[in-house]
Amino acid sequence: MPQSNIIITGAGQRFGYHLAKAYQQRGFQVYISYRSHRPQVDELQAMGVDCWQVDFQNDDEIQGFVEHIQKHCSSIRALVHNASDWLPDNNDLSLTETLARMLQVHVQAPFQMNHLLAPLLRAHSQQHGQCADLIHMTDYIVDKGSKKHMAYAASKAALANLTLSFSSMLAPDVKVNNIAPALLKFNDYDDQAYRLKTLKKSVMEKEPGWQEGIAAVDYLLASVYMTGRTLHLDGGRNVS
Ligand SMILES: NC(=O)C1=CN([C@@H]2O[C@H](COP(=O)(O)OP(=O)(O)OC[C@H]3O[C@@H](n4cnc5c(N)ncnc54)[C@H](OP(=O)(O)O)[C@@H]3O)[C@@H](O)[C@H]2O)C=CC1
Ligand SMILES: Nc1nc2c(c(=O)[nH]1)N=C([C@H](O)[C@@H](O)CO)CN2
Repeated sequence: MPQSNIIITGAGQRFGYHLAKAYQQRGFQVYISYRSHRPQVDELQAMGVDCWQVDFQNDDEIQGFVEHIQKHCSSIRALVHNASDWLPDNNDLSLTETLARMLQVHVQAPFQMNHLLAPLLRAHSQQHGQCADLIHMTDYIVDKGSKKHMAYAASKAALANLTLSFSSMLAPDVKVNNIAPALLKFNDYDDQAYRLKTLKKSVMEKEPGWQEGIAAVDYLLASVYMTGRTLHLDGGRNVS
C-alpha cells in the first residue's frame, strides 16, 4: 500500500508539532514545514518526520517547499495550513508591512501551495479511492473582527474565503474545510489576568488543549461529505 502523506505547515511548535507527532505515530508519513529550529523539530525528525525549513514571507522558499513535496510525494492525503503569525496591529512595522506580512503567511502561501499541490491531492483520491483533505486553520475572530489584531483577522478571513473557492474547484476528489479555534492553548507569556478574561469569554470557561484541534482534524479526515465548511472550536462564545 503506498504511503499516505500528511503535510503540516508551521509544525515546529505547539499545535502543528503535536498534530505531526500524532499522525506520524499513527503510521502516516508526515512532512512538516518549520521556520525556527527547536528541539521539537529534532524530535519529529527522529520519529521519521520529513522536516523542511521555510519562511513563507519568501515566495522562493514557498516554491522550494512545494518542489520538495513534489519530489518526494506521489500523492497527498491531507495538507494542513497551520503556519501563522499572530501579529498585533500595534508593532514596529508600518501599516502597509503589517497587512502585507499577514496576507503573505495566511493567504499567499496557502493560495500558491493549494494550486501547485492540487494534482497530488487529487492523485490520492484516484490511487486510494478516498477523498483527500485541505484544512485551513482560521480563527473564531473571522466572524467577529478584532480591535488589536485587525490585519491578522482580515487575513484569516481571506483564508476562510479560499476554503469556499477551493472546495468548489476540487470537489469531489478533495474536501476543503476550516478549523476555527477561539482558544486551544495560551502562550507561556500570557499573564493570569489575560487568561481569566479570555476564559470568561466562553460559556465552557476552559482551555481545551491541543487534543481538541487534533480531534477536529480526525473528524474532517474521516468525513466523506463535509466540504466548504468550518468547525468552530470556541467553547460557546456565541451563546450568552
Ligand atoms: N493557539 C490558539 O489558541 C489558537 C490558534 N489558532 C490558529 O491555530 C493554528 C495553530 O496555533 P498555534 O500552534 O498557537 O500557532 P503558532 O503561533 O505556534 O504558529 C505556528 C507556527 O507558524 C510559524 N510561522 C509563523 N510565521 C511564519 C512564516 N512567515 N513562515 C513559516 N512559518 C511561520 C511559527 O514559526 P516560528 O516557530 O518560527 O515562530 C510557528 O511555529 C494557527 O493557525 C493559529 O492561528 C487560532 C485561534 C486560537
Ligand atoms: N498563530 C497564532 N494565532 C493565534 C494564537 C497563537 O498563539 N498563534 N493564539 C490565539 C489566542 O488563543 C486567542 O484566540 C485567545 O487568547 C489566537 N490566534
